[in-house]
Amino acid sequence: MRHHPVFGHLEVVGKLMSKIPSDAHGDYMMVMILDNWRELFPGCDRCPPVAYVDAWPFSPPMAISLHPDVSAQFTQQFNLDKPPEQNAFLYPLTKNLDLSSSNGPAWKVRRRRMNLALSPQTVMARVPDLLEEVAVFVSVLRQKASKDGSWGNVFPLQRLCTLLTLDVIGKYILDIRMHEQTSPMTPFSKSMIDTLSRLRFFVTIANVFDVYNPWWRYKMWSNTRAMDNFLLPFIHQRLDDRARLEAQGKAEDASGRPRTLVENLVKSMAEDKEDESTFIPYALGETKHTFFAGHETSAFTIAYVYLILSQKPEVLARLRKELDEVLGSDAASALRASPHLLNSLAYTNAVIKETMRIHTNVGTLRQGTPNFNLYGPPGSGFEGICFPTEGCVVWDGNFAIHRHPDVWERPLEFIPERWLTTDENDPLYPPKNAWRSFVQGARNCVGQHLAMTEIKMVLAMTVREFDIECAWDEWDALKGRKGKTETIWGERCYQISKDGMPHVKDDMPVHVRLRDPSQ
Ligand code: HEM
Repeated sequence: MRHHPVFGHLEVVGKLMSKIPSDAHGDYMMVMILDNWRELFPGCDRCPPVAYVDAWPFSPPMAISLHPDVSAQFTQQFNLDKPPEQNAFLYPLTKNLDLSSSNGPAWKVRRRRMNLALSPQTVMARVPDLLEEVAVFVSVLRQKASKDGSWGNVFPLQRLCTLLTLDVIGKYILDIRMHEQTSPMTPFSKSMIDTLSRLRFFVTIANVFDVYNPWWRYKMWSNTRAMDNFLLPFIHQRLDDRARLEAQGKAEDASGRPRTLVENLVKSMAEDKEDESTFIPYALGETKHTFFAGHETSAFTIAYVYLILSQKPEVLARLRKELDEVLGSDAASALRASPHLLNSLAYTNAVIKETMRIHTNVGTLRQGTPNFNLYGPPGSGFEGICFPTEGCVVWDGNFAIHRHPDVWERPLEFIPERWLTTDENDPLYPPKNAWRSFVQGARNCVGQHLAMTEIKMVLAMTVREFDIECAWDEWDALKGRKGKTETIWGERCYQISKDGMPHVKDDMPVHVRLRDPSQ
């Protein structure tokens, strides 16, 4: 890409981003590079598998992977460390006592503990508990629909999904009902969301005063105090429970009740013979990070699945048919009795994965080093060409990779069937390394089983009772907006950046109606 001796790639990037709305999320940059590669790399006859972007002083130099087999080199074949910017970003929330901002031996211990706490078996055992929170979501949707079967008033769907995911994670981590969906927000969630809104991934001249001012410091201090005061009694209670069991010479409590995430962490602490004085700050950091990592990401995905279902009636019809066949008319009772039925929802699973491909959430950032180079993979047109990573943040460009025409058959079409084919010769068969919504390799998303389980439960319990569709006209009228509306690729529900994490524009305004008001 054309590089200016003083302004680096600022002009090129500025021009690219000026083609989309100014509030669009920064992740669109990688897709814009992919879509405009002919113009950006005039000497090339294929899109390069790595694009370097020098956007200083707004971010450090970046090496963006635009090819799945390049991403595999630094996440799967070799596991590059997270960059210092990630630690700086998370420090105010977790003091870096969390999985995501750790590297090396500390990461290994934390990952082992979190693997256990979020394993498929552990998640499955909690399905009956989690269903209670999804049932609240259903009842809130009922209140939002009109009684006579007509559309209810418009409301921001991602906001409601966020409250749901907070309730689900609260139940999973602490075994409490946070009632975020039905009551004013808890001090914990309020403080966490306020903290997140004040974090900046890259501190640059453009935002340095957002971060380095006394008010920021005061808010971080008071939010941390509120979050810790909320969490500490639960952590102490679980430590006391474990001490009591040990005093009785028992390994487990006799109730057979499945363990919460905090209980699993306490169990690991006991097995590792870790002292409480180091464990308690760690448990605070890890639980806060789990709340953070699992709520917006899942809410964003649930909202986009509803968007897709409203745009693809044939997909919605097939999804409903599968749910009828596997779960019968009462999904909650069927799942309470047999949570593993979720594993039989092959088409539902395919719809979620395809939604996550088209509407990709976050990727991963790693720190380049002098000793680690990337190489053009076979079939890329850049075979064996070396792409150094020294001095760069290396970015897994999953959003772009998911739309790459050299990687996917009919990449821009929504085709759940690509996740059902088992024939490797079928052009739709997803190539190895290509689906990167949870990243791949040792540092993939440790919460993915919980996320998929939660989304499946939500679909199972809602899509046959409700129709949900975007209601932009009503929303615009409510907000007094007139004139031209902004879109990306013709879609008003594009991704914006609120606190660094991608959100759906305006939290996706929708309305909802009951399919059968007589029920
Ligand atoms: C659809 C929902 C979700 C998506 C798309 C998603 C995506 C991701 C991605 C892309 C990463 C890698 C991030 C990085 O390297 O910086 C990640 C890591 C992580 N995720 Fe998720 N996630 C989701 C849900 C969850 C949930 C529900 C939890 C926990 C309750 C969770 C916990 C974590 C943790 C702890 C990590 C760090 C793993 C490590 O560094 O070893 N995520 N997730």
